[in-house]
Amino acid sequence: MLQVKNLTFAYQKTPVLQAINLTINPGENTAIIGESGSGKSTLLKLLYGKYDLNKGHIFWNDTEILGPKHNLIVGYDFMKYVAQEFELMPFITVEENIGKHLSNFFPEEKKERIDELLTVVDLTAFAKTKVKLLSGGQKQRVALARALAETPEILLLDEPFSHIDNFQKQDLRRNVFNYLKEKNIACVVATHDKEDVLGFADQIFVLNNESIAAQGKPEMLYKEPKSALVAAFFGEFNILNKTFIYANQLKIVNKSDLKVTVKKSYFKGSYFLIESLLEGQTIMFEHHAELAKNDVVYLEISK
Ligand SMILES: Nc1ncnc2c1ncn2[C@@H]1O[C@H](COP(=O)(O)OP(=O)(O)OP(=O)(O)O)[C@@H](O)[C@H]1O
Repeated sequence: MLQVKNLTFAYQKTPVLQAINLTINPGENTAIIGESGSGKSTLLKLLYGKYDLNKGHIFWNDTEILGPKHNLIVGYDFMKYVAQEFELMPFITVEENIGKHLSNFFPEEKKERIDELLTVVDLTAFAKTKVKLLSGGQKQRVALARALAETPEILLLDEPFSHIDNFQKQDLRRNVFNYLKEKNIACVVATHDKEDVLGFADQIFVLNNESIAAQGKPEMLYKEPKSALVAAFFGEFNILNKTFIYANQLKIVNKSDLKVTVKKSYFKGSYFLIESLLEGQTIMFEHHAELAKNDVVYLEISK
């Protein structure tokens, strides 16, 4: 179990995180979300022991995670960290990178392990390719596989799928997160992307103003976002009667008190996002068809 107690940290004079407390159980998938600059990457680096805390403690079971003041070499065997910049060895192949820290004592087991991980990240065809010849997304896959090679107990992932194109992202995400669950590997994922969270995270921590502004299961935060920051993470929203209402929770009816005038329709694939005005306030809602500018329609909230 990872336990963070009263963690406080500043870069020189810039405070980034104040009195953070959190607990992550073995095998649990935890998402850290928050605006750019809210300290997500910094928190992951602190969990990894990259910097010394100003105050507080971090424990993985009975081992205290300590920073460079106490450790010559950053990091612990039970924990792996995949940074935004992947720090791979460019002049050796994909399989050599993945197997870099695996023992050569049992070459067959080593090969099987590498093959298994190549399958998880769908890079089997590139096993013998030198890393310097890969695209950004392919390098990100190698970094993920390398972090999994020694089966850590906890994996720290900073925007793990940011370089992967949408075409391949869905599959890779499912493969990696299912693999982590199968092996009971806990993970902490810093992300901007709700797709990394919904359907995968067991819990979410929202960072804002140097602290944890909200925490809970994805369903709970989605259904009852207590702030615009949380609502915005999940999608387009409106504030009606001081309540956050997602664009997909408004539907057109014959008559209601919510009479809006259409301004613009945006094609979104399976629906249109409609921008409209309600007495000067912009209201966003979803509709199956395009609506014409200046159409007047009535809306109802359907949660
Ligand atoms: N090495 C550093 N030295 C000084 N300040 C830093 C350093 N790294 C980050 N910061 C500052 O700390 C704050 C938090 O940065 P951090 O990268 O942790 O945010 P983030 O939430 O991960 O952002 P993003 O989503 O854009 O990656 C920012 O104000 C940033 O400018």
